[in-house]
Amino acid sequence: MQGRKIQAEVLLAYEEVFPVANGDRQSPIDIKTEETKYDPSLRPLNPNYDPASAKIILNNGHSTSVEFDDTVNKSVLTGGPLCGTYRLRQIHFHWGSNDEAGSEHAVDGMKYAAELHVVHWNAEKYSSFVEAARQSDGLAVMAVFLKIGECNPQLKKITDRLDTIRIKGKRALFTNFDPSCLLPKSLDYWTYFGSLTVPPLLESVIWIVLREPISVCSEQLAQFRSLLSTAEDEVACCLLRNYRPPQPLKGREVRRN
Ligand SMILES: NS(=O)(=O)c1ccc(S(=O)(=O)c2ccccc2)s1
Ligand SMILES: [Zn+2]
Repeated sequence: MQGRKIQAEVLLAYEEVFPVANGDRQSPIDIKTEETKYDPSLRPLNPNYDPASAKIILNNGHSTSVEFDDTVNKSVLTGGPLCGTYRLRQIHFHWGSNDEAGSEHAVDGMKYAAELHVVHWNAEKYSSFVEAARQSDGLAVMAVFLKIGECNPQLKKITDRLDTIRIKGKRALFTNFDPSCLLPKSLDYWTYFGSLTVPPLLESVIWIVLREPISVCSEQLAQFRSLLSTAEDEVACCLLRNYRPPQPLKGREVRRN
């Protein structure tokens, strides 16, 4: 019982520091497929990424991310629910301490083993990522579910490099990488208005959740969990899980193409 009490106190602290944690458009959510609404105005997604824009892979202590050059429109996402051009900023992952649950979004109460987020910002309307991150239509994050199964050869390009960035703050060169290789065959999606799932939980994200998962094997998930959430001068602590649980829908609509 003691653990639950501590967890409740941590949650309390979280919401005291970031009151938006109780906001009206928080993420992730549990997508109840029967309640989603078909919207004929939704267009096909059009990701267009230049592998040369990939720059580094890093461990920020909360996840591993691949960061892209977003100084020009080299790698962009258009179409889908978006108005205008959203520029690719970074990709990162969320996972759990076991293979059964590690995704942030859920589908009819079911969680996947992990979840990939492809983060873009509205470079047509705003002059910087930081400015866009504060706007209601500033960010567009494409979420891809990772389903436990076969080892994913494309994901291997990332998991095989994790041993070089085990410690929080470590980074390494990582280029010639097109994140489209991590997308499923079908780009059918659900979309809704939400937030960052990590502090500062800004309510500035147009979420685009792909309905088809990609595969990941247990060994690859174990490589993610071997990352450390601690820096060189700290007692080593593995990054066993980094997902936020589903948040209240508060009347929001989830549309599908
Ligand atoms: N899980 S998520 O897709 O919501 C997400 C987590 C972190 C980012 S960010 O690093 O782009 C970023 C963006 C704005 C402020 C700070 C970090 S986006
Ligand atoms: Zn994320």
